[in-house]
Amino acid sequence: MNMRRLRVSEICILFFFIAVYAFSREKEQRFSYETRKIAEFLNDEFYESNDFVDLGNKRNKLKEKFDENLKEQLSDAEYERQLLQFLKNEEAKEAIAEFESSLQSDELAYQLPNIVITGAKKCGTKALQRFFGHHPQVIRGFAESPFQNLDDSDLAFRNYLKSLYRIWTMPESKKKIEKNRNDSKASFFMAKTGMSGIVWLQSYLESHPEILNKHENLQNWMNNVQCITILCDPVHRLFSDFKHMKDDKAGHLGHLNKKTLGSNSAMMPLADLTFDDFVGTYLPLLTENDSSEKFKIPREMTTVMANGAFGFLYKYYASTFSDPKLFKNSGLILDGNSLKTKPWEVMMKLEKFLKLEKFFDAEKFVKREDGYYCVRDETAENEMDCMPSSKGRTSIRPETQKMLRDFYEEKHIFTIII
Ligand SMILES: Nc1ncnc2c1ncn2[C@@H]1O[C@H](COP(=O)(O)OS(=O)(=O)O)[C@@H](OP(=O)(O)O)[C@H]1O
Repeated sequence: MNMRRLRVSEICILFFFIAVYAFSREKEQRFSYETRKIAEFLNDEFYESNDFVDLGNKRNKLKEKFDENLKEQLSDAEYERQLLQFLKNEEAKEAIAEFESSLQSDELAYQLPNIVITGAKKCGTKALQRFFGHHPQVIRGFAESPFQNLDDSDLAFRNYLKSLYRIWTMPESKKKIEKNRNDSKASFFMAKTGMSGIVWLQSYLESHPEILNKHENLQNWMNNVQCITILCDPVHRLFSDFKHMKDDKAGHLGHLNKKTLGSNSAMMPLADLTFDDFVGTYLPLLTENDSSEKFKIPREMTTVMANGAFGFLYKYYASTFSDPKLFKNSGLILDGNSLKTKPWEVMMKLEKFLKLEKFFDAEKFVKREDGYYCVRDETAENEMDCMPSSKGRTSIRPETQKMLRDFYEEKHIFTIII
């Protein structure tokens, strides 16, 4: 009896908390809907205040050093951008302070990647990096290693070296490097850095011959680095990016990036849109002849859509390289769809292209319930190395598909297959 009464009271308490939670969620949702309506955004009333979400203690502290007067002088979107840039610079300075001694003493601190996964975003770059990292000769990054375009180019270069050094010196990496040394085999260093980052890196090195002269391993870097691009259907790519941005914002409110700056962030309108509404609202503005309409779209959103215009980007990057060899003759384009259906073929192609010893075959992959493959690795504690499950797809309306296909075809997505 006692037991039963206890259960009833526990259930009552539980219901109370659920009711409080549901009420607060509803309030939150009503608030965000009212403040983020696209109509307001298009009338330019969107950027009213700057109620940032929690930036995390460290960043909140750094934010105190930022010039608050700029808030009055700049539009909210521009203020957000400048604040973000400021925070990135400050964080880089802090991180580099610890890295200075390694720069003095360890040649590995000047190791740039010989294999760079340059994109395309949302086409399976993480799976490619993770799977290919099982090759015994490959020392791989465990996340993105962005080359951040900071205010000071020396700081940007050191910050990049620092993020790579962290990867190369992880216990797993050190073990592999050591083993390859003992077996007289070369190690290949692989990182995931966007093409724009590689362009900045190249131009930095070109303007600093003294660094190249001092470090032998950097001298031939530009001639030897291999830029690996994996492409996929741009419509599904955009859908994946869209889904990711919405989740990102909801999932990591403490993690500051362009997408999580709060209810007035340039990306915030996405929070209340379905994919079809997103495309229906912004794509016509982007393709509008009247360029004043285009300026109403936040830069970040334009980038999301442009990221799938592969041919357009390819031409742009190729034209920015002073030595196109880095990009044109030293790279490989892979198929993102094959990575999903026959990952071993992609791995074998890459392995052959890079002239590494043979390692991959179909036996190394196991199909998971959701259709994606995992890598079998008997040497690891966890025998199966899998990517996290996909968040699934919802269907895209045929009109939306058509609008996007017309857009991407016009931007020459399919002209770059070499
Ligand atoms: N195992 C496996 N094999 C092949 N492809 C896979 C695998 N796992 C994930 N994916 C696909 O990768 C998509 C995410 O792409 P990226 O890793 O390039 O995203 S990111 O740019 O780094 O955020 C991801 O997109 P979503 O399905 O939208 O999550 C998948 O389409």
